[in-house]
Amino acid sequence: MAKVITLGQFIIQKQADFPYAKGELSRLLRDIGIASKIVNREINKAGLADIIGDVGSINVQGETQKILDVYANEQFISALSAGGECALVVSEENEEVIILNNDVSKNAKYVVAIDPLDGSSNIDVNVAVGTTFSIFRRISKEGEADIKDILQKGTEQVAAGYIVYGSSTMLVYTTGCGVNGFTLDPSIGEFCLSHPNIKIPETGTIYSMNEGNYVHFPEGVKKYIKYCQVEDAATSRPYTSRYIGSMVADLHRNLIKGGVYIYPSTASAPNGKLRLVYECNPLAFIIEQAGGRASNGFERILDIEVTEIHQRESIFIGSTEMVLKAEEFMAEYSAKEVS
Ligand SMILES: O=P(O)(O)OC[C@H]1O[C@](O)(COP(=O)(O)O)[C@@H](O)[C@@H]1O
Ligand SMILES: [Mg+2]
Ligand SMILES: [Mg+2]
Repeated sequence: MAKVITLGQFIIQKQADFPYAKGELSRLLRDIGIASKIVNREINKAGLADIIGDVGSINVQGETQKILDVYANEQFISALSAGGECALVVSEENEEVIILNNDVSKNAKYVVAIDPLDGSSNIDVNVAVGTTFSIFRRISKEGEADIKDILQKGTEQVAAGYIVYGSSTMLVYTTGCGVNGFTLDPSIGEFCLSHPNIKIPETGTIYSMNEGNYVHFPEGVKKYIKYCQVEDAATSRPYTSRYIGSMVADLHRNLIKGGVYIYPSTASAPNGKLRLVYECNPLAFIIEQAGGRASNGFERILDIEVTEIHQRESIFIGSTEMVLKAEEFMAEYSAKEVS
């Protein structure tokens, strides 16, 4: 029987890689693990009357908030607040930054951005959903944290990851030294190392996007879709189209099997739909650390200037060869589109 290594044990082991580490980041990752177990317990019951449905409020994105959106948001914020290692939180569900200035948190070294429940449209229909998190070291040293602490480029992340609540629940994260995956073993209530040192295949045969928006896609994306659908055995085409509609779940599948996920700008979303700070940046950090690539079709996601906490960005993310091919089409056709 393989030796079980829990998330907590793994984090402590890895802490040894950072001679000056005092355990703050380890405890912060622990707090995120705890909140995700509590959220997982409710998601597993998502079918029972008091858990599914809308709360009737609209969030800053203009989206109807689901009961579990709000519940997950509360659980992560309270775990981060109680744990004392986080001084400020940005959440998809909150218009403003949340400054944690209780006695334990106010001088904390880190700030966190979260999408408490990703793929909300799938929560009531028993399809995989996720949570994302992105962690930065504060810029402001003294006193209360400040919004500038979280408006840092993705390259400055010290850790990032996601939890996917699917047939099993997995937590996948990086601290910049590779990507590791942990599966929740409900019988012991622990995340156990199940996917050490994950590497995304250099290429794949899966493309993921909402083709329902096809007519509004940039010409480059339309051409890339046609490229994916051409019959060519030598390049394993036509590729297979897979779209769950939960970015974390689509990305997790592509991380394991190879593939590309694209959410480009559309007529209704000229800057794309997904949010740079708590969706694109953490997932781009994971994918790059696993050997893949992430851009907005032109520029590396992690290099993009962050000016607003809810700014949106187009995203092309996944196996390097597939993202490069899509970028080729974007470069070729975007020039033609503007001329
Ligand atoms: O319904 P669409 O336009 O395809 O968008 C689906 C995308 O939007 C999201 O649901 C946005 O995330 P939230 O559910 O956290 O708002 C992604 O997970 C998903 O990939
Ligand atoms: Mg989301
Ligand atoms: Mg969400």
